[in-house]
Amino acid sequence: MHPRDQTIFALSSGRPPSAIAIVRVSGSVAGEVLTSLAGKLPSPRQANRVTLRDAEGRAIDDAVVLWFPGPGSATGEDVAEFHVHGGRAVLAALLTAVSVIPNVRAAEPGEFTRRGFENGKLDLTEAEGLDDLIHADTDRQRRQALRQLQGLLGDRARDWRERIIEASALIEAGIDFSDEGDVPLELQAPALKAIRALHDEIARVLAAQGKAERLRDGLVVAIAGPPNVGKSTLINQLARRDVAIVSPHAGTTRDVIEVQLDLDGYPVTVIDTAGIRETDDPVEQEGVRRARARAEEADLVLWLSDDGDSGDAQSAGAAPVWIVRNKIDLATEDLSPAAGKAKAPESGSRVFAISAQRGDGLPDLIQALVEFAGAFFGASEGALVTRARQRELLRQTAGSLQRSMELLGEGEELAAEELRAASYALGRLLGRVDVEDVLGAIFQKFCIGK
Ligand SMILES: Nc1nc2c(ncn2[C@@H]2O[C@H](COP(=O)(O)OP(=O)(O)OP(=O)(O)O)[C@@H](O)[C@H]2O)c(=O)[nH]1
Ligand SMILES: [K+]
Ligand SMILES: [Mg+2]
Repeated sequence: MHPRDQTIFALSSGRPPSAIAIVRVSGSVAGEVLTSLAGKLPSPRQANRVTLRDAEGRAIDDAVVLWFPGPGSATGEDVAEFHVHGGRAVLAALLTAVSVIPNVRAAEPGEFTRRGFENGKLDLTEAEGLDDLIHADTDRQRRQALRQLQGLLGDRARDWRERIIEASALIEAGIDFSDEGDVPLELQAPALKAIRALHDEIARVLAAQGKAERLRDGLVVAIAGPPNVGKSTLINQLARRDVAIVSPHAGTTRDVIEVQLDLDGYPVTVIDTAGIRETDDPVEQEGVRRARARAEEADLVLWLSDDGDSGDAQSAGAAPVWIVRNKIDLATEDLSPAAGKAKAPESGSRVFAISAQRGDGLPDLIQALVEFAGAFFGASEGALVTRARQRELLRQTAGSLQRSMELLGEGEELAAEELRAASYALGRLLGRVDVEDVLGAIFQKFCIGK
């Protein structure tokens, strides 16, 4: 039997031990699996309490089972669900009992979703949304993923595709109408109007993006500066726990330390680095090298100092650098930026005065980070495009539509060809015309059991 036709099973819930674990089975043998373990096939879509037994009749667990006959299931195939106690031995016994049944095998990562996709239960953008939803850490990531899962982009793409086909039909009609291949102007005009409207809509979706794709990965903020200025003290404050060692000894931090923060729903990775200075210590030199490299990749650098001097603030990257004057609790003069003591930085930069130890000025700094994140991710609240793959295909679609408008006056066949290319790109967006290896690459990144 082809692997694609085999029945698959997997643990679909989290790592054992847990209170309850869910094992899913999907495929033509799912009903047989359920009957053999539960004794009978329960009524569809209803929770049924049963004692599961192996082939020798030995009890495995007291469980709740569910039966979803295809095609009205998540995968479109027959699906059985076993809700058991989430102990390792329980799961081992259950999975063994399932796997000995002929034509049943363990699922590959993402294989349940892939079957759902292949059976038309969801399009590729929705599958991507599902994957994002499972991996969402913050509320904004969750909302964005849910929009994707609900098919907002997919629905738009299907609508665009239909309208492209209508525009093609208008052009084809014109080609049939004219004997020498020149389509009369009055037949071109409606097609041109339709294509322009489509092109502008897609261009607007592309333009309204900000960095919505980045909402999946998060914003990277590097804390950099000379040794001993309180960089590690600051990351500990932001993380609200002791992630980095703090000491009065200059050169304490050598490795790059990262924490993931949820700042008002925005995913932010904050990085603490080694104090940047000339040193003979080879270990510290390596730390400084890593610190520089990470600061270069960051989206924002917080340049910490404790003497108000921003002169040597450095970042080789394109990221903006904010000057953060630390240890204001030690200062006798007013060092707040409003007092004008700190050097005015270049544009795009800002100046803060804090005491990382006591917490002075931290609320302002955090608020500024939230605002920066909001501007960075752009109007992601309404964003439809969440992946580079989707963006690239929409760009191709818009490009083809643009060329088809340009070609319409010259040769209708060429214009029609560009419309086919546009429709093809949208088909790939939806996963309707994609090649096997692209699908494989996407679904392999899913979890097992999904
Ligand atoms: N008074 C005062 N001391 C601080 C403040 N922030 C940090 N310190 C102290 O400054 C010293 C250095 O702090 P760290 O956080 O280790 O500084 P760092 O920049 O990470 O140092 P390196 O990793 O060695 O580059 C420690 O003794 C901290 O307690 C502050 O706001 N006020
Ligand atoms: K230190
Ligand atoms: Mg440190």
